Amino acid sequence: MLFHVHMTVNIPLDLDKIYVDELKAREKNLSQELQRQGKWTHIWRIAGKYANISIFNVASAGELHDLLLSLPLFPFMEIEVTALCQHGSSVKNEEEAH
Ligand SMILES: O=C(O)C[C@H]1C=CC(=O)O1
Repeated sequence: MLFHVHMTVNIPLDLDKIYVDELKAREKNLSQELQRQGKWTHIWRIAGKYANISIFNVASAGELHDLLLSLPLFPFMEIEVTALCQHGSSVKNEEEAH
């Protein structure tokens, strides 16, 4: 299943910088591991914001939920999820669309 995920990060300014840097490093490692596994298929920075638009390709909404909750920055994120399905006018087949 494909999901469009909009993540906005809001880290309180008074958090310890070393702790925040460690969270960001752990977040990057996990994000890149999930990208290598083919579960986090796209990630784009939203220009001018500490936010991203991502596409996830996972087995279920439950898997996506667990994965998002496991992100080190999850406590500081606002997340909007939109489930996607094949558009009837798409010239790509379902496999190519991923
Ligand atoms: O930077 C972000 O948009 C938040 C988060 C998502 C991946 C990552 O490395 O950090």
